[in-house]
Amino acid sequence: MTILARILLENLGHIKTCKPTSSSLNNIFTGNIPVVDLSDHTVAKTLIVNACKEFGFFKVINHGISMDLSNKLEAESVKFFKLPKQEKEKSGPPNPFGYGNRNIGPSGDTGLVEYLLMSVVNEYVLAVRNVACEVLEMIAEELHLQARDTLSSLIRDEKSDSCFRLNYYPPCPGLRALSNAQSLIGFGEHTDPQIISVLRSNEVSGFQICLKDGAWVSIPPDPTSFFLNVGDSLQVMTNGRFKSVRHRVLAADTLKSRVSMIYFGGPPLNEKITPLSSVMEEGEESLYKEYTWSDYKNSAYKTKLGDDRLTNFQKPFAQ
Ligand SMILES: O=C(O)CCC(=O)C(=O)O
Ligand SMILES: [Fe+2]
Repeated sequence: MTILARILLENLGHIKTCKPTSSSLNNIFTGNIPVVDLSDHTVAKTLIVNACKEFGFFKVINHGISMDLSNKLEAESVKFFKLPKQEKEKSGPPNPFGYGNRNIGPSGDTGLVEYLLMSVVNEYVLAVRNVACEVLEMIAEELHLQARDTLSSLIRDEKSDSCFRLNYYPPCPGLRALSNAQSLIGFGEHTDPQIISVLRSNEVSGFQICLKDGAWVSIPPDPTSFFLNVGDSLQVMTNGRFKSVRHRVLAADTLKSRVSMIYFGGPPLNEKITPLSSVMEEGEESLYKEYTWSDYKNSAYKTKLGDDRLTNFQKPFAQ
C-alpha cells in the first residue's frame, strides 16, 4: 500500500467500484480468446465469424502493422498525457472531440481515465482501418454477402463517421488492497456503438469483456496484437447474429499506466442501419426499427455509458 495509492483514493470518491472478477474464470478464458491469424484468410474468415457470434470479440495476429508505428504513437500519447494539467486542458473539453479527464460523455459517467478523442486520420489510423476492412471483407465472404451489402466501404467512405481515441489510465499501485478488494473503474462497462473497433494497448492489464452468461473475464494485454470488438451497428446489420460485446477497463494495481489506442469504424451519418438483405433468411423479420447512424448517435448521447442503447431501436416483439 503506497502513499500514491492513498492520495489517489482520497480523490476518488466519485469513481465507481465493482466486484473483482473470479480468477479461476480468468484462467479458463485466458486460453480461449479467439486468436485469428490474418495471414491465412481461409481459416481466418470462419474463425472471425464464429468469434463475432460467440463473443463479439477476438484478437488478430500477423496483421502486418509494424510495432514501430504503434510504439511511436503510444510514445507521443504518453508525452501528451504527461504534460501539466493546464496544458492538456487547452485541448478540452471533449465536445465531442478533445481532451477529457475522468468525465466520460455528457451523461455524468466517470472513470479513472484521461483521454483524447479525435477525428484525425494519421498513418496509424489508416493502417488499423485497413485491418478492420480486411476483417469486414472476410466477414462478407464467409456470410456470402452480395456486392450491394459491402461492409468495408462504409468505413472507407470519405464521409464515414469514424473516430480515434487515446486512453491513459494512471498507475494505481496498492489500490486494490486499499479499496476493500473492490476494483476501481477505469472505463465503465459499455458496448461500442459503431460497426467495428480496433484496440491496441501497452502491456498493462485492466481490459475485460462480458461473456454471454454475464461473467466478466480479463483479457491479457498484448502490444503485438490488435483486439477487435463488434459494435452495436454490426449487431443490427447481422440482425443479431453477431454480438456487440460489453467491455470495460478496471484500474490496474500496477506502477505503470495503461495506454490504449482505439479506432472506431463508423458509417456515414446518413447511412441507414438495418439488417443486410443478404444475411436475412426467407421470411426473417428485422429485430430493429429503421434508423440512421445519426439517429443512433443522437439517442446514444442522451443515455448513460452502460445503458443498453439498442433497446430504443428494437421492435417490441424482439425485446
Ligand atoms: O481503453 C481501453 O482499453 C478500452 C476503452 C474503451 O472501451 C473505449 O474507449 O471505448
Ligand atoms: Fe469501448
